[in-house]
Amino acid sequence: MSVFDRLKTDCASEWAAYVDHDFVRGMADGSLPLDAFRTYLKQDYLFLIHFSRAYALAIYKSQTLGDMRRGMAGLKTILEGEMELHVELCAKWGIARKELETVAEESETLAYTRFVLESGLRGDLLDLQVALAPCILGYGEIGARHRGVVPEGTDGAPAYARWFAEYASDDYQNAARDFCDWMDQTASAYLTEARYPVLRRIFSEASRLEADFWQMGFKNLG
Ligand SMILES: Cc1ncc(C[n+]2csc(CCO)c2C)c(N)n1
Repeated sequence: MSVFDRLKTDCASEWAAYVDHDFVRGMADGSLPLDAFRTYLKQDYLFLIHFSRAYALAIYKSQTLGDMRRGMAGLKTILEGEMELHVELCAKWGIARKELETVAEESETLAYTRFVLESGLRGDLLDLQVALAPCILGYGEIGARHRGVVPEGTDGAPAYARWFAEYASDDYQNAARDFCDWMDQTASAYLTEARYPVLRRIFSEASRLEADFWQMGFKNLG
């Protein structure tokens, strides 16, 4: 069993609240108000900036050159790939890159990103990977589950379909699998039963903060 499967099984309710959140269901059936998605996407741009810092921290926390290279590849994927999806979708609604970078940070964004960074600063590479796992592997599950199912006809449907397609893509699914293998490899070097409860706590908190991040999208809806 992978470390991810074990953590997911032990945090089943937090995991379900995250991956089956109303926000995700709303994207899947097209009923999510577009303003909720815009709020999410703008905050997610800030999230990705801090997530890049977390990957940079993974390089710093690496004990091997192989780990450093994997960290660098993850950092490159975010800075050069995923952030461009946001810029592309936001450009369609007249939100410029500069505006994305100057958006005021919501407390949910602040809480989640700084929690991930703190988990890595306090701990080792495994703690950091476990804090990153709900993000990377949760979006992989969501993408795979809702591949090509958004019905047409609502304002947000094209953006939601594009969003799911990104995370359902072979590239993304392979990257998620690689991350899972990387975490298993680190666990085989560093995981002991004595430290497992701490890792479970990190995974559980990060999953809860992911659900809060979806919920944030519903704030300030008119
Ligand atoms: C709140 C939130 N959680 C997860 C992701 C997904 N994500 C962020 S970085 C990364 C790995 C490199 O692509 C992935 C998949 C997101 N965008 N926003």
